[in-house]
Amino acid sequence: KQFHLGMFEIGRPLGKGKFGRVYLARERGSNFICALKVLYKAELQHGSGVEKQVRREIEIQSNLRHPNILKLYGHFHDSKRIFLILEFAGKGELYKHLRRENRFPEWKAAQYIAQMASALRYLHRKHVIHRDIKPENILMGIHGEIKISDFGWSVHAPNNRRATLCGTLDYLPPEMIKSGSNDNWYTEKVDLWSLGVLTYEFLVGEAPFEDTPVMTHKRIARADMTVPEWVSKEAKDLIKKLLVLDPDKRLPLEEVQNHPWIIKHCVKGERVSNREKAQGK
Ligand SMILES: COc1cccc(-c2nc(Nc3cc(C)[nH]n3)cc3ccccc23)c1
Repeated sequence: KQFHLGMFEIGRPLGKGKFGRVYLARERGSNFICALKVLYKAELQHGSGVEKQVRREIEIQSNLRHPNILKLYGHFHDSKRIFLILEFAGKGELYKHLRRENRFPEWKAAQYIAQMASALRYLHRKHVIHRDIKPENILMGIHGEIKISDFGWSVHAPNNRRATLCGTLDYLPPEMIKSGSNDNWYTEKVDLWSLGVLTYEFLVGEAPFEDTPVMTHKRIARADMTVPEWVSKEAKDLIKKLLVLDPDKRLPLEEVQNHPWIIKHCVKGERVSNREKAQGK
């Protein structure tokens, strides 16, 4: 299917991402609502890693179909811009909700982590390592379902591109921040560590190793963090089983989905979560 700008009615700007702006849009023929992400070629520094990275990420994202992964329906470009036709997630950025609510109640955090584990299992089955799991890269649909929306994905083993540390260190696992590891070799298990950091941040409202960059680096390398005593012991158990230095000892995604904390709050355990919701937990 060939797409071009004239096919869309452009609505309000939704916001600005790292490399471009995002607009609400409607495809004229079908009235289909989507989000149009506009990237300026000039800003992608010709021939640098970023342009190739965008192309590769379009390639990956176009072939993914999962309810908790934001769909990329297509793309097109003109002389100055690249346009990505993306699924519209009605409730916007998850981290805005997290900051507004400070932290999520356990039933809500558990349901989000269950959805993330499902999306990551799908990605890992396709040998896609996300590498950038954090609240800023997750959007929320109108029914409260979450969608991984970032493009920074790499397939299989990572290339030697140094992880651009322009963003936060908070979510990086020990094997990615360890210097001297000559080829930066890491596996899908990096996403398990980040899932542990995400679980902690959903429940506590801040990342487990949050500190000055130097201290964060040290604390990650030693998995040096403490879970507040008011976090349930089941949740603490899951966090401790994901934030493990040895990648091979981290809890596999199948076991995350069957963890008592997840089972207790997932859809099947509707009664429990409803009761907790009622108590405003
Ligand atoms: C920096 O703030 C940004 C940046 C980009 C998008 C939003 C935003 N996005 C979406 N949905 C989206 C976005 C994409 C790519 N698909 N669905 C919804 C919103 C609702 C309220 C405010 C903001 C929103 C914010």
